[in-house]
Amino acid sequence: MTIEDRGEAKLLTHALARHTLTDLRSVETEQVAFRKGLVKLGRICGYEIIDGIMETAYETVQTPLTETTGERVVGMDDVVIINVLRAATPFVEGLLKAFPRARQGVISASRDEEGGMDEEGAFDIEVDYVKLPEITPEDTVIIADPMLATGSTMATVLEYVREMGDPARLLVLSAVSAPEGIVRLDEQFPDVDVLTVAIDDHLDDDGYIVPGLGDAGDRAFRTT
Ligand SMILES: O=P(O)(O)OC[C@H]1O[C@H](OP(=O)(O)OP(=O)(O)O)[C@H](O)[C@@H]1O
Ligand SMILES: O=c1cc[nH]c(=O)[nH]1
Ligand SMILES: [Mg+2]
Repeated sequence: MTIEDRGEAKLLTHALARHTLTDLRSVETEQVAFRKGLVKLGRICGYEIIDGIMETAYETVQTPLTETTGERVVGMDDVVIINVLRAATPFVEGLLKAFPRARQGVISASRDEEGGMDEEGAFDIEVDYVKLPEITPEDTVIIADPMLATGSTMATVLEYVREMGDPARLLVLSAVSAPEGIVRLDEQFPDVDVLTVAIDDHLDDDGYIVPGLGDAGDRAFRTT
């Protein structure tokens, strides 16, 4: 298993995840490679969640030659993936390769960057569109967003997701997290598991993660 417990967050430490994140961090990585990198990272993270978080059960299987014992992942049909528009879109595309039958939710939530951070280090969050499935007690819910910076976006998204039901597991999945965002979620949602490939150093005065990878949405969608 390549998930390491870091207290308020769990690190996905697969070597290929770290390798792919390094490509994403590089300023040399242009739009297409950046988008493909997010898809690849989503797929690796999905496999890591299956390997490190989900359970398996033995079952009897008949091969062409004989009966033997096989093993299956439990709960693959009870997975909900939530796409936080817009930067999560390629990340979710990768996750869906690991969870092809996931039910999906979409929420458009973005930071009011012109307003800046308040004295508590939070942004106002604009929510424009919400379409979330009902959540059942069997579900594993994965809220995907490549960046967890101040945690303002994810805290807002979690309020909406909570209204849809109480799942077996509620996971926040990011590629890069800042300590500030991890602490905010731990204080407000102590029962939520934060999974991330990297915990970076700090936020700059504009709320960007340092060293980070820049603005994930802008790099994936070629906007400024
Ligand atoms: O933890 P926070 O401080 O809230 O920052 C993280 C959010 O910022 C980015 O989205 P952004 O608001 O830039 O929207 P975009 O995906 O449309 O670019 C990112 O994808 C997160 O949703
Ligand atoms: O560093 C950051 C912070 C928020 N959103 C991003 O895309 N990057
Ligand atoms: Mg953005």
